[in-house]
Formats: sequence, C-alpha cells, structure tokens
Amino acid sequence: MTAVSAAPATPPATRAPRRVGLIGWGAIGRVVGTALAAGEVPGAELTCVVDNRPLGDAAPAPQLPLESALTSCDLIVEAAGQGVVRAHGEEILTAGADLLIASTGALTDDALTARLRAAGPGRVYFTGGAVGGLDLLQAARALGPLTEVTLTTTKLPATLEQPWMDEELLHRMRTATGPVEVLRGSAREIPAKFPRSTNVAASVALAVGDPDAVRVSVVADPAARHTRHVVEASGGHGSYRFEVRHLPDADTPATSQVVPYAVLRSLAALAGRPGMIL
Ligand SMILES: NC(=O)C1=CN([C@@H]2O[C@H](COP(=O)(O)OP(=O)(O)OC[C@H]3O[C@@H](n4cnc5c(N)ncnc54)[C@H](O)[C@@H]3O)[C@@H](O)[C@H]2O)C=CC1
Ligand SMILES: O=C([O-])CC(=O)C(=O)O
Repeated sequence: MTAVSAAPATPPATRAPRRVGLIGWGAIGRVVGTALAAGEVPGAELTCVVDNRPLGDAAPAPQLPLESALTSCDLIVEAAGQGVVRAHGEEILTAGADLLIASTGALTDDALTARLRAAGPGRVYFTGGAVGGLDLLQAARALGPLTEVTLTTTKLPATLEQPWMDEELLHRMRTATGPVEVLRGSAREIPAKFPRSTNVAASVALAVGDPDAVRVSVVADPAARHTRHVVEASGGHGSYRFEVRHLPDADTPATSQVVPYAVLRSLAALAGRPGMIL
C-alpha cells in the first residue's frame, strides 16, 4: 500500500474584523454596542458611535461625527431613525461602508430605495428586526406572487400616539378599555405615519417585494403587555402565518426587547459567522 502524503494543512482563512460604526445609542444601539464591545460577535468590533446627543462616556467606543466614522469603519449600523437613512444612507454607501438598516420604514420611498440599491461600493442590508418569517416569504415569492399579505401590529396605546392625530382619536386611544384599530393602510403609507413603531410593515414589504400589496392594521390595546405582530400571506403555492409576541423595551416601549438581538444576528452573518441560518 502506498502512503498518500498529506497535503500541507491550509490555514483557515483569516479575515480582518469588520470595523463597525453604530448610529444611535438608544434602546437598540446600547444593547448592540455593548455586545460588540464585549466581543460577543466574533469578526466584528465596535469602532465608534454616532449620535446627535452628547454621550459623555456612556458608550464603550469614541463618539464621532458621521464623516469621521466613515473614514474608520467598513460597516455602519443604523439604529437611529428613518431620517438618518434618508439623510445619510447614500453618503455611507458611496463612502464605501456597508450599511445595515433597522429603520426599514424609510424604504417605502421608492426613489430612495432605488438610490440606495444603486449606490456603492458599500452594500445595503436590512435587519429582520421585530418580525419573523421574512426569509421564508422572500423564498416563497420566487414560486409566484403572494396575493394576500396582511400585517396586524398591536401595541400599547402610548407607543402609537402621533402628532398628526386629532383629539378624538387620541381620546379614543387614551380611554380604550380593549383593542382599538388606530389606522389601516398599505405598508407604503403606515411606516411614515408611525415612524418609530411600524418599521415592521416596511420589512414585510421588502420581503414580499411590494409595499402597496401589504395591508396593515395598527391596533392600540391598553392590555398589550406584549407587542404583537401577525403576518399572513397566501399565494397559489401555499399560505403562511407568523405571529410574534415580544416584551417591549422597559424605557422605550415602542421598541421590542428582541430587536437589538436581531441586529446582532444580522451582524454575525455579515461578519461571516459559520453555521448561521440564512
Ligand atoms: N425594524 C424593526 O423591527 C425596528 C426598527 N426600529 C427603528 O430603530 C430606530 C431606533 O430605535 P430605538 O433604539 O428604540 O430608538 P431610541 O429613540 O431609543 O434611540 C435612537 C437613538 O438615535 C439617536 N438619533 C436620533 N436621530 C439621530 C440623528 N439624526 N443622528 C444621530 N443620532 C440620532 C438618538 O439620540 C437616540 O440615541 C427607531 O426609530 C425605528 O426606526 C425600532 C424598532 C423595531
Ligand atoms: O419593535 C417592534 O416591535 C416594532 C417597531 O417598533 C417597529 O417596527 O418600528
């Protein structure tokens, strides 16, 4: 028998860690930034934090203006609001950094979406955030159109109050003793009406490929200890239903506690963690 000489061992591919800049040191950003700084996402390190409030020494990395962050980071995480995506998304991608977006509601603007998808060399990504099943909906869409897509979001009334609401609606929400439908519309309309509370509608729209095809109902419920999102979709090839109930963040109850962990999961995938469910 002839011995087969072993080929020289190939060292595992080593990649430089992703240098992450985090925009927004709020309910999402604090959890994401703290975990990154503690080394909990192998292959990614927190390089800086951008926020329009002075953070003092609250963050575990230097607070920088966005322009400086873009010279030291190759991945920017937006956890600040839809306005940041609108104002800076293209600038970030053009500077060569990848961009992971939490405020998907900004993407109901087709012109902005087209500009972000065309911009580069940085690449744009979206986190699934508070809603599940988006991967499967995106896969199912390849089989044929999804004809009936609905999202029902139920939250505590105070998290849904908006400056455009009239006294009658605010009174109805504040005095509700059970669930009250606050607004119904398409996933193009709703995220602009509740910019901090219904990005999930835009995320579902991104998955099914059409914000006008997703019908959304926003419900205020004074008994909603958990924020609830129910996504239902059907097509010629099957039907789908995903329901999630999340504890809200204690200080920012518009945001569910799970959202920063969804962002961390997205970051792990972008950092190349093996074994991820994609
Ligand atoms: N995709 C999803 O499922 C979800 C998305 N979101 C999005 O994430 C955003 C952030 O959520 P939270 O952390 O709960 O909000 P938050 O209000 O707790 O924190 C936002 C942080 O961003 C900072 N900020 C605001 N505007 C800024 C600007 N122009 N430049 C720099 N910093 C700025 C604020 O000072 C604050 O520190 C929400 O506004 C919402 O659009 C929130 C929850 C779920
Ligand atoms: O955190 C949630 O449950 C959803 C949310 O705020 C959003 O979609 O903007």
